[in-house]
Amino acid sequence: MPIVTLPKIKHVRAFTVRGGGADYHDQGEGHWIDDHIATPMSRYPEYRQSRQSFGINVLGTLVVEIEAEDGTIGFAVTTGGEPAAFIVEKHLARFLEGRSPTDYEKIWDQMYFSTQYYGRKGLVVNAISGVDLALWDLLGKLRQEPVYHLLGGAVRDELQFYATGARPDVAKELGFIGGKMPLHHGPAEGIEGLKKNIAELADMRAKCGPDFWLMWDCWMALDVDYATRLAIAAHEHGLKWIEEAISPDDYWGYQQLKRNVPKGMLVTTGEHEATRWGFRMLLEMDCCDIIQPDVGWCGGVTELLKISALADAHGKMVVPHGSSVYSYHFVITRHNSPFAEFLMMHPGPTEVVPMFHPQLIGEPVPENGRLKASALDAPGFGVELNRDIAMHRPYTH
Ligand SMILES: C[C@H](O)[C@H](O)[C@@H](O)[C@@H](O)C(=O)O
Ligand SMILES: [Mg+2]
Repeated sequence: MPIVTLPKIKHVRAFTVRGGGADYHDQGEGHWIDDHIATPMSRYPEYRQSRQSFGINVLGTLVVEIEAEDGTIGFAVTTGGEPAAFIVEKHLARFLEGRSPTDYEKIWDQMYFSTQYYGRKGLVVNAISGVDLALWDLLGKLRQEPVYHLLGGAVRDELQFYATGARPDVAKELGFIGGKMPLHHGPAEGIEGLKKNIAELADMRAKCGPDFWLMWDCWMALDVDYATRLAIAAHEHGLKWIEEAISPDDYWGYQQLKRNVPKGMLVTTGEHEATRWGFRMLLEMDCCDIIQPDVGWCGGVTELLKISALADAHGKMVVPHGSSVYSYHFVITRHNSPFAEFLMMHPGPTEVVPMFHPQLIGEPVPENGRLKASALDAPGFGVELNRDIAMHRPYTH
């Protein structure tokens, strides 16, 4: 029986898309995800009401396509926009074209170390992640298997989700296991702002009852002192975890915050961390209880496999930042990823809608806060690119 030889990679293309999408993409007026959310820029009153005012969506969406010699196309959606498209076309493509899609380890190594002198985290690793996700999508399509089969198969029959959004009370009615709220007031709003935060949490606790998970996403907005005072005040309302409270670069601050928070409250972070080396720092310095890499930003599936194994060895959970199918296919295969995040992209949010709309066709969404593994049973990541959206290819090679 001859071994299967997959067709080689022929073309790598990078496109930008504006409008819609998930976190950090373009959202319309009045969307919960851009309504007075505390950020590191909240210290400037002019940038306090809207994250778009300081440019959270300035990069926009990146779509990476990888076409094999037989015409099969793998693709992926992440953020990074035009600068990431430049990096994909002008730098990364050379490590894929003419290669086998099965060489994803060597390809990742060459993408990372060829850009290390200007990359390592952020935009460059977003671009690498987009290429890596498209490569796994292509592998699955060529092998006619869902990505989760290529990662070792499901360790449970279904995914369960917590919901991120401003309405945990609605999330509870929709069957989610918990609700993560955006924090609205940062240190610049003083004790009055802290009291408003606590009042919002108390209100949601009253609406959701005593056992429903309630969490805060603090989006890098706080300092150790404020986060400590907030956690202590939130404890009586059963805050389950305080997420990304301080700067991702302040590993020492996270180490201190984890010591400061009340017993039983979890400290989580990682969505703006990248690569096995960044997460090794978080793990070995005991910065948090749960790491939350975004598979579209941390280095892709190839790197998340390494990050997850490291976390497992440290006895830590890996609950990836909301990235739709790109994280679902991973979470279903890992024991130390017992649940997933669903980002409520409905403006209210009062309804479950696909996260990457309108970019993806066939994107599965949780029903009653759950998704059966069988819902992922389609080649690759199981979604198709909506080719009716306006895609722009700013660079070629
Ligand atoms: C405002 C939101 O809470 C964040 O952008 C959130 O969507 C992200 O940090 C997350 O954890 O989902
Ligand atoms: Mg977050």
